[in-house]
Amino acid sequence: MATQQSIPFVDLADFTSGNASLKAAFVQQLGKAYEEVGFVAVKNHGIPDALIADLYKYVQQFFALPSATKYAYEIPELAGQRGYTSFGKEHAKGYDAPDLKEFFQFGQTVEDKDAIAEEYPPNVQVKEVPAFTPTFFEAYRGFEKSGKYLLQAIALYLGLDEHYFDEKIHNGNSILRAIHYPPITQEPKSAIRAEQHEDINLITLLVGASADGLQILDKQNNWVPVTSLPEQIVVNVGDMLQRLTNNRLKSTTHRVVNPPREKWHTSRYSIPFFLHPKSNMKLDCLESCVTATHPLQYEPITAGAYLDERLREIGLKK
Ligand SMILES: O=C(O)CCC(=O)C(=O)O
Ligand SMILES: [Fe+2]
Repeated sequence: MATQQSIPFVDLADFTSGNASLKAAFVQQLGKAYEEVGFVAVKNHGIPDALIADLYKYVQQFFALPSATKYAYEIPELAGQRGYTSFGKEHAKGYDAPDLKEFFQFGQTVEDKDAIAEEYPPNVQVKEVPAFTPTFFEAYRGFEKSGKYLLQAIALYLGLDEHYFDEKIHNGNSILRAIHYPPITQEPKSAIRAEQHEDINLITLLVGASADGLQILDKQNNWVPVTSLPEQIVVNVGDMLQRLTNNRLKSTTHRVVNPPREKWHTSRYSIPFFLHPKSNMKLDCLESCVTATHPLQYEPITAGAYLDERLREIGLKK
């Protein structure tokens, strides 16, 4: 594992290559990175460059629409989980000032007979940008596939069956979120683009985090910029995986800072994929992660109940 970058990096092709020793080495690299840093840059992640370029293109077209058009896609009953959420709605847990962002969320499409389909509201179709929905759908499936491999590696690292997570994430409640941080026009009073927080879900896959601004809090309490190369995506541990592993894998605090004044006029876009399991997955700490030196830290809870609690804390759910 090279360390010239601020976060460790891994090559997903090692895991999928069919070569047992490369695969085993990948499992160790990923596991160690998640124990120590909580973030990795992943190369050969399986999401085609052209698809990522298309995603950004349509996302920019959407956010460039007139405000009134975007507001029509904001549906308060859905707690931001589908469609548009306007500027100033979401704040980090424990902070009052809202983040300086607007976003659009795209969720699961159940294509088999799974009764879980009833739990999911339909996605919001953007009429003005017809390619938006098909592109989001394709990217969603791509991130699910890459995320499944990464969770298989994590399962092996934790001594679980390689396919431990497969069924739990099939038709899971994952969210593809497109974020726009608009140009800054006046000295912000207290808010920054995204205040420090930890992600709620199992793992987050982030394309485009290479744009300046994303920082992680290291063990010495220093903010470290995340630098990833264009062909890499950044993948971090969220609170659900931290909880399942009784804090063995780290859900690292991160934030998005405002650019220097000379860049205030620029927008920033990012598109995280928050990989969630089905709501009935139990997040009870794994027995293998509870020891005399690491006593049990959390009560049993399901992923669905945990998500509800967190959406209330960040102002999305009443
Ligand atoms: O914009 C980014 O690069 C990261 C955003 C983020 O951390 C989040 O939405 O949870
Ligand atoms: Fe985040």
